[in-house]
Amino acid sequence: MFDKSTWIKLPRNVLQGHGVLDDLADAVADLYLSGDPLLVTSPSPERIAGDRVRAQFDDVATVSLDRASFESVERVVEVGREHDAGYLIALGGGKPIDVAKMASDELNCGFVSVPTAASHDGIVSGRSSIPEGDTRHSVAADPPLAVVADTELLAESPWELTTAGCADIISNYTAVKDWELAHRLKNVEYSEYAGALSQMTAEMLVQSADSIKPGLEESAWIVTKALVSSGVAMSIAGSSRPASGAEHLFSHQLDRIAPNRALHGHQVGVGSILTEYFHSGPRGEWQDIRDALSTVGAPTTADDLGIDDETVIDALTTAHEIRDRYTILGDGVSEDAAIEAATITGVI
Ligand SMILES: NC(=O)C1=CN([C@@H]2O[C@H](COP(=O)(O)OP(=O)(O)OC[C@H]3O[C@@H](n4cnc5c(N)ncnc54)[C@H](O)[C@@H]3O)[C@@H](O)[C@H]2O)C=CC1
Ligand SMILES: O=C(CO)COP(=O)(O)O
Ligand SMILES: [Zn+2]
Repeated sequence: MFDKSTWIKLPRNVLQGHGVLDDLADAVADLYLSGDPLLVTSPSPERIAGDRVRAQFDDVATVSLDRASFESVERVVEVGREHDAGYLIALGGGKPIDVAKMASDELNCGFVSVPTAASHDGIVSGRSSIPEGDTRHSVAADPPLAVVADTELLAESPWELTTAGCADIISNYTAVKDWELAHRLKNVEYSEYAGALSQMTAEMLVQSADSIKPGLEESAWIVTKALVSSGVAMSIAGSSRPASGAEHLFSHQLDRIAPNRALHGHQVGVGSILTEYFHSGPRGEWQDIRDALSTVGAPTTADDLGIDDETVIDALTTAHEIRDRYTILGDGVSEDAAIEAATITGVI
């Protein structure tokens, strides 16, 4: 008997372009949702675009959070129940979007993703990434029903948020390598489509790297397209595997050891240089990753991240412990090997 089956969840409406934030209500109307929205955001995005969102709806409650955590998810669920929210609108960077994604699952309602920064590929994905204690959960959740990515707004965000988004995409190179490795060594399920889409997304971004410059709305356009495409790859895979390998473990570990020092995308970019070195050795492709990051203006060293060398080595040698995901780090990298990799690649 043929016993394969799959269920791929994707957004129904993806709006991207100049000024589309003002089309949010139309995008929502097109989804035939009922009830009033609850706006889930964080302080800066609230200040920048909260009023523009609220102006489009008759009755909208707002909850503003400063952390992605299970407590934040519970708070949104509570406020959502109090206001009998029909759906959620997630406005901001990766954190409010991840929180709204999980809360909407618990509330059994949909959510709409309105990124204010092109800083991460969770804009569209069907995963929430939430830290808890010594570990990090990549929780399955439905992807947004719609995405409204206003390139005018995104282009006005601090430039480092856009370079973080570029680096999150460039890190797909090593994420896919780790996924293939886990498939070969551990029989982890692998999707050729999702792997190829993720890799192609990174290649296309790198090919356009010369057009990614501060002050150009075109840059926000290129990066957002890549973030959407990478999120779709995760939805096809039903896992964050196409976009998250050992370089993400390294970043998640940095978040634990040295919280709030650098952006997610920047950390995974530097992680990708290091893990590419482990994949292909001193004469391997780590230099291509470093050059791609450097062309878009993303950090390539511990110094650029504002993180000291010891912390980088600590994160690299313990990254394999953070979650059960087989990668090139195997059952751990020794301190000597970590120092050698970080020194040869110029990370420290
Ligand atoms: N679920 C998924 O598939 C994915 C989840 N993530 C998660 O997303 C998070 C990283 O996303 P980030 O956006 O870096 O985090 P974030 O939401 O903390 O945003 C970074 C900073 O930028 C500020 N910001 C956002 N838009 C702004 C604007 N227009 N102007 C000025 N400041 C603005 C925020 O207030 C915050 O201080 C991590 O928790 C990461 O694990 C990242 C990739 C994929
Ligand atoms: O950041 C991500 C992809 O870019 C999500 O990955 P995680 O599952 O590792 O949180
Ligand atoms: Zn990421």
